[in-house]
Amino acid sequence: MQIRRRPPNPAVNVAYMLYQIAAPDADPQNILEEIVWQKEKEVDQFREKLPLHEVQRQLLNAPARKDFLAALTAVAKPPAVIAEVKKASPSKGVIRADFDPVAIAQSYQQGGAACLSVLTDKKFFQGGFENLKLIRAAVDLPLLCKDFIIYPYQIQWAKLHGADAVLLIAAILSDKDLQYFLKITKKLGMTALVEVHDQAEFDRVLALDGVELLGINNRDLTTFNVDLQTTCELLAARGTQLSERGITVVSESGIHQPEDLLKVAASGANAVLIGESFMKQPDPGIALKQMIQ
Ligand SMILES: O=C(O)c1ccccc1NCC(=O)[C@H](O)[C@H](O)COP(=O)(O)O
Repeated sequence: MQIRRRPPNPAVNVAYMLYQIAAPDADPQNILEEIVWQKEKEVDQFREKLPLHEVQRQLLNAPARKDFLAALTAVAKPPAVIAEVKKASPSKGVIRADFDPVAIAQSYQQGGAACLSVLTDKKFFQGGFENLKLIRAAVDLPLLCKDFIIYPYQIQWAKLHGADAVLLIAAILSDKDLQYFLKITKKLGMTALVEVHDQAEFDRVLALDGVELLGINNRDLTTFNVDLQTTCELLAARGTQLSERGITVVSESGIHQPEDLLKVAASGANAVLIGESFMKQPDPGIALKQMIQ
């Protein structure tokens, strides 16, 4: 875990101080570090707008969350598809200019998605929590808040906006934070999708308690390089341990053709997370249907 942190507000301690802190005038080493530094500022603004105690007060009336993991494992013909509502990305720029998040989510539901992933990062993905809220009101599927979580506050904020699951990225979190955030997520009645990209991260995550859903991102988030072999090689090396522990595996990113889906499923992935290839099609739900038929 080599991402440095740069908290704008020293009063909000970075948990356990296990992170290397970058000097205020340092430049980010890569896009992931840049995203995390921007996220520090964004979370600070959310906290100013709605302090944690107020988020927690509002959550007292929140409805029970949908079971994201159960929806993935209940699919009759695996792999289950998590379809992503993604307008833009740092690697591709704008993917879909005529972006109607609710219409896309409804189309995905009709097309046979097991769950949805909603990008909520504004600056780098042109997403937002307003999209999550609107989609929650419009579809019945379980929703993943796809963001860069670095504080427990964000997990509660995501729940408040309708998320059933959150993404915890091993590349940006210390082991202690991963373990703590997993606990909080479970306590909130939500699912954590814990994401890894290489064997070192994989082994760190396998040493944690309570991991039920593991994502293997085929995209290197520091270089944008995408390779489906990432899933195949990690599952060849560690798949037995995962199945012994009953951990459900999601292969994420770079899946464009039915053959790609079959390839990661044959290597042992139980589910796939797909964004760009659906979002580039005129009707993302029809593209999904064609992918899984
Ligand atoms: O998509 C990016 O360019 C990206 C860059 C930096 C950090 C994260 C990034 N994407 C997040 C994701 O993991 C994907 O949105 C998701 O797995 C879907 O991938 P795809 O099907 O390739 O759109």
